[in-house]
Amino acid sequence: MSPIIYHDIPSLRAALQPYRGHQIDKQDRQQRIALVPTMGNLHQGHIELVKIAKQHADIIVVSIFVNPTQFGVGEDFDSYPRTLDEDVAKLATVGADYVFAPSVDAMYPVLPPPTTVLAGAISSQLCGQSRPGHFDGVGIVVSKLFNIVQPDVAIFGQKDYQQLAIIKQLVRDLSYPIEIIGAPIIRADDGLALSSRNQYLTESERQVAPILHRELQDLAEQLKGGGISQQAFESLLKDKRTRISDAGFTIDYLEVKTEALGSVVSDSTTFNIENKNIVILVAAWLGRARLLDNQLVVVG
Ligand SMILES: Nc1ncnc2c1ncn2[C@@H]1O[C@H](COP(=O)(O)OP(=O)(O)OP(=O)(O)O)[C@@H](O)[C@H]1O
Ligand SMILES: CC(C)(CO)[C@@H](O)C(=O)[O-]
Ligand code: BAL
Repeated sequence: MSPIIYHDIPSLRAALQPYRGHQIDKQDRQQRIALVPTMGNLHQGHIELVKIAKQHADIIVVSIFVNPTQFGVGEDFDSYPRTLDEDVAKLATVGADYVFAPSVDAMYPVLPPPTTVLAGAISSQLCGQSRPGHFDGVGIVVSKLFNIVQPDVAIFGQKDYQQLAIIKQLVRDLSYPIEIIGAPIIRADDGLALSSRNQYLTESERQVAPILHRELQDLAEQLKGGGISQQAFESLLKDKRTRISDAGFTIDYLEVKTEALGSVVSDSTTFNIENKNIVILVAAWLGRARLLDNQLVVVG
């Protein structure tokens, strides 16, 4: 069945109202609402988020909104692919109940909004460094979506690892009664993480793109034993940056962090990553596409 589409906040709220609080289903359970926030142009990565949502809730709301406040000057807000009809057809095959596709005016009566949601130190590194203000825009739009939909659970992809960490922090700091679920990265057969922006790649760039994942996997292999010197670690990273650049990418960052996005522990002599979950994160341009990827490593 095709999901019902709403373009404004009051209509969506009215549609969801019957499911709240006291409403029960045939098994006498309370109905749970899941939110899957997206910017549309849906691919299998998004579809898997919806499938996960269905394991955790009864009513699935997918938001499709290209959020202007998270795009910087000169970024691709205007050209970002908007494919609502195709998106809704895909969502029908996977059993989403409601699509929330608001206009910019519906979401932002005043633009830029005078009220801000700032995520602090976690948001100023990595993507936040190359896209200043990006996570402030994500923070306000996700807060608004949480307030509008009031879901019990919300699903975000681990492809946007830093975003997921920021949203978990937002939920904790603003006391949202929402369970946040991180969904595994869905990849093409050759390893490239699926992403709407992959369609900016030319045919020949698309052949090169999986190298990013392969280099992360290779670095993960080399780090997983732990116990290497700081110098050896730095030289591994330097080598990886060179290999990725030589393949034709322009690197925004290639970094290794603790799972919580802190600095990996080191002392003056030894780079000590034993018994830690670490994550290798990369953002790199290939032609017009800025590709994101990451790889978790259990060390030791
Ligand atoms: N390959 C993927 N695997 C798992 N989750 C994904 C994947 N791609 C996107 N997502 C998740 O889908 C949600 C919506 O993301 P979004 O609509 O920006 O898609 P996208 O493909 O990441 O687009 P973009 O190319 O603009 O980054 C986010 O939580 C994101 O992490
Ligand atoms: C979470 C999100 C939908 C907010 O606009 C966006 O950042 C995205 O698609 O990852
Ligand atoms: N999923 C990423 C959202 C953005 O690049 O704005």
